Amino acid sequence: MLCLKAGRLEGRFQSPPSKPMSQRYLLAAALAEGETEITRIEWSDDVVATARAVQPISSILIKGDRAVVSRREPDFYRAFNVGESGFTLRTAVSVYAGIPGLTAVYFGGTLRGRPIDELIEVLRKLTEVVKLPGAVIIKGKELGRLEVEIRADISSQYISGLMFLAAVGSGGVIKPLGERKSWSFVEATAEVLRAFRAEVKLGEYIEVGGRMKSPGKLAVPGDFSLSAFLVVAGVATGGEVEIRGPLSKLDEPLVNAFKAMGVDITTGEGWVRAKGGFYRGIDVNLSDNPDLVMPTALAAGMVEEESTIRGVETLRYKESNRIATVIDVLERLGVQVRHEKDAIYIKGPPKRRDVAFSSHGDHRIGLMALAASKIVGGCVDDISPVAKSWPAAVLYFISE
Ligand SMILES: O=C(O)C1=C[C@@H](OP(=O)(O)O)[C@@H](O)[C@H](O)C1
Ligand SMILES: C=C(OP(=O)(O)O)C(=O)O
Repeated sequence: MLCLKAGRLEGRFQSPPSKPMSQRYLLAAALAEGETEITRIEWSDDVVATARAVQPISSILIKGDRAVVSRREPDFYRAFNVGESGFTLRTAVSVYAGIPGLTAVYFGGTLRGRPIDELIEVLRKLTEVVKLPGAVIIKGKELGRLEVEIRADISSQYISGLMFLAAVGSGGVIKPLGERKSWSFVEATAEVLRAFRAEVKLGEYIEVGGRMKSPGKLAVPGDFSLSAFLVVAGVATGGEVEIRGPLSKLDEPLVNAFKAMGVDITTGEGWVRAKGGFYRGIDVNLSDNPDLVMPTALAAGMVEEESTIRGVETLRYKESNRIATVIDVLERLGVQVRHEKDAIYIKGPPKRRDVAFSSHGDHRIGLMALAASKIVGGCVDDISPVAKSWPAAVLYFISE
């Protein structure tokens, strides 16, 4: 159990590097022709999971926060554990379907209860795939041009996985079915594939063409979906916070949400500065950006005016059922909160002090609970899940 006293949080902090961008760069670098140097990587559990997943097809030289990655002759037998990384599981099972050889992908923890079956069903039309408890076994082969359809309303990582699979082989067309969720992550995959010289068109269909070629050097941007918890704790306690590290496109809507709440927030080349307070409620749809719900919800909990966060449906498929666990953190704060249909309604401010929080085994809920503890004083039962994305976070909160 980690306990924090309520008090002002302020100062300059280094943002963790973006987990989704680190993972995409590692995967693309392992599949592309030529050598790629990736800088500003943090070796969180999920990023290490991606490194393990690409090791059987690439050589990776690690020097601190840098990785030099190049494609090599794939091993025929490849087996690795992706731990709890949804991105790594869903992209690895897809990509290895298109590379001749046998692959065992192990997974564990919270990932055992998260969706994968719809993707496996699609891959089974292409090659032999067996799902066991905690493992998927894939017989990979040359697939030719890909033509598949996949549900878009469960996890965008199904689509990202198939986009990488198309880029490994002779390209192809993916038809997303139903409502498109977490679409900013499909766009991020398209952006990375394009950086690796693949052609990608996003429209009614997704078209992927061309083989991947390394762009040479890439620097990972910051992850404001994570470092924003320092901003929420800082602004809510009257502090001024500066986050160092370039803002990823994925996280821009969060800066806009904070602005709409009345925060004095400015961004520049490689930094975000915030001060003031959360003064106004907001009505925002985060269906394209589910990872931004947690910091937005905590910020909304500071405001007397009611806020509405829409598009939260797929949050139930994450490391915890985040509809329930976000509500749990807010209720423990004494904030009024309710969930109806696809939206969470939040009306602050917090009414309780010295609160016992739970991370519910989920890194983003653990971070939300750490920030909440700094604001009202409190304890988090188990902070170990934060190692999934941002192991250093806890040090920033305790060193204040
Ligand atoms: O592709 C990615 O890197 C991610 C996609 C999103 O998941 P879903 O597409 O499953 O919603 C997001 O929540 C996750 O943290 C990272
Ligand atoms: C859901 C997450 O990641 P993944 O799906 O890759 O496990 C997350 O980081 O919140």
